[in-house]
Amino acid sequence: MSLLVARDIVAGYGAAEQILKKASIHVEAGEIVTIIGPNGAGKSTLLKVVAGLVPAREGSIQLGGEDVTRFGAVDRTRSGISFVPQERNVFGNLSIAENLEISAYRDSGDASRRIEELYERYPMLAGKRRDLARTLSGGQRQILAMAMGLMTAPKLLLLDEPTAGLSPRAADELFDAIVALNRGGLPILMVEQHAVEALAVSTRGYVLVSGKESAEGPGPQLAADPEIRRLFLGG
Ligand SMILES: Nc1ncnc2c1ncn2[C@@H]1O[C@H](COP(=O)(O)OP(=O)(O)OP(=O)(O)O)[C@@H](O)[C@H]1O
Repeated sequence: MSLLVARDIVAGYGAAEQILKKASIHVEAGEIVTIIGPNGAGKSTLLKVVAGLVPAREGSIQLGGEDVTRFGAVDRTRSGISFVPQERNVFGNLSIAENLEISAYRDSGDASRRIEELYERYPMLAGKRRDLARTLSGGQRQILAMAMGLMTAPKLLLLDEPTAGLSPRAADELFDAIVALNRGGLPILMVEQHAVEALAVSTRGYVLVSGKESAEGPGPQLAADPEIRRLFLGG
């Protein structure tokens, strides 16, 4: 059984033209799946539909065999989906510790234990736990945002352009952190502009064009495809 199946998703904003036009993707246990594509193709919208932040007007979403299509964002989180937005994903005027604390379920009794686990995984956060999040570098902030996403112990982590705005070196370090997290067993679905680098570390990738997947395949194979390089990667 697939971990996530989003089938024939139609979605958009207001009365404007639909952004997603029967887009379908799936994520299997253990995978890193990356969605690439031109600006405005609907990549972020698709992640938000999976997260329950934008409703699917048509189509269905199954998580571990359960139909979650009609679940709102909170119930999606309870079902095991965690979404890390591209922007404004930490509270700059709160400390690192406070950012982690407010990312737990309200009724979760094991938040402190979870935070300690995250400090072990990311010693940088432990060292800066009393510092305000706005003092972090771009790459450190993304680690904090990811750690906040892990506070709910998700079954699937959604990352919206995690390396946006980072230096090449910081982006590489973040990809390393994403791979390490995945090797620990967590499936990841991400949208990325750094298509070559992201596909290189991905089990599979999708190319989304005008709201519909136009190509799908093993990440490194997609990254090497001459037509895809020409169209999307500037190759
Ligand atoms: N909240 C919103 N309200 C109205 N339109 C929106 C909203 N968010 C996105 N859009 C529009 O939906 C379309 C798809 O946006 P989306 O962010 O999903 O694309 P994307 O493929 O992630 O592109 P990019 O790489 O530029 O982020 C764009 O035309 C965008 O302007």
